[in-house]
Amino acid sequence: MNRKCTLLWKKISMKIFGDFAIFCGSSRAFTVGLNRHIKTTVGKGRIRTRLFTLTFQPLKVMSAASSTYRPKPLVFSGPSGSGKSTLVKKLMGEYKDCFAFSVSHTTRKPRPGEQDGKDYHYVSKESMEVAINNGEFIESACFSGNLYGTSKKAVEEVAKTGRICILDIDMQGVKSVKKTDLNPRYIFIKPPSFEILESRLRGRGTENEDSLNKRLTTAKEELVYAEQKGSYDFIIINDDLETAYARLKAILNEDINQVQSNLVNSDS
Ligand SMILES: Nc1ncnc2c1ncn2[C@@H]1O[C@H](COP(=O)(O)OP(=O)(O)OP(=O)(O)O)[C@@H](O)[C@H]1O
Repeated sequence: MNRKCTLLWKKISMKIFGDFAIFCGSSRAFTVGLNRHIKTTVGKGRIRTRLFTLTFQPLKVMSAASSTYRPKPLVFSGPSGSGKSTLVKKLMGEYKDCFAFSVSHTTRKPRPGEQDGKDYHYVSKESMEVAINNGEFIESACFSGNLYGTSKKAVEEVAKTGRICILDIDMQGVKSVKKTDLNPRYIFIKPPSFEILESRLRGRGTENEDSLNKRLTTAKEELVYAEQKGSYDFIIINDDLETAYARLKAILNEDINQVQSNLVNSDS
């Protein structure tokens, strides 16, 4: 959900993107992490109190130049169980201001507690099919009769905030993205061996025998694709987690510095 409002107390305009808000006043825009509660209660006049009394993150200030800066999105792919979520979680935990997920679209109904525009954009099958045919989606797929997909607009919304948009997608998604003008960095997370992949998937305890076998079969195809020249920009072998994470950070070092250099502490 994107909302715009004007804060009367300082005549600052604000736009909210999911959990993120941009405040625009004279030459600077303030970026603030919003928690869900505040997001739902934000409104004219109330934000000021909320800002200082509730759980807002420390303010960062984005320079005017950063509003035009568009960092490259980051595509993570790799077999189920290779450790994509584990690595991405670590990355987003350490660099909270630098990365964000885009909000996907789905034709499935919202589950209790899910919010439109935050968990997904919930849309009808008809409208999503039209949008896909119009080329508005970077990638889409059908699971259990429901469409899921990432729109170009959703990725752009993240880029506009100056953060790096993270896409965690499968091999088919990677192939789809390659047909667009998104121009992301492609990172493949590779398990140290097939046996270790299987044991990690079993250890995670999320799969039954049938879904485990499907994932392992797909993993073979994904590993073959990853070996083909030009499929990915980087391949990270996720053997020891800390080593894999260090490699990931080294790959992203320049991007992170660039994003951070556009964030100036509000005290300065
Ligand atoms: N380097 C590692 N060493 C040991 N265990 C790991 C390592 N990396 C991840 N794991 C474990 O392996 C399991 C699978 O990892 P994770 O869920 O991150 O994989 P994934 O690629 O995101 O899978 P999916 O695509 O199914 O979401 C998890 O239980 C995780 O804790």
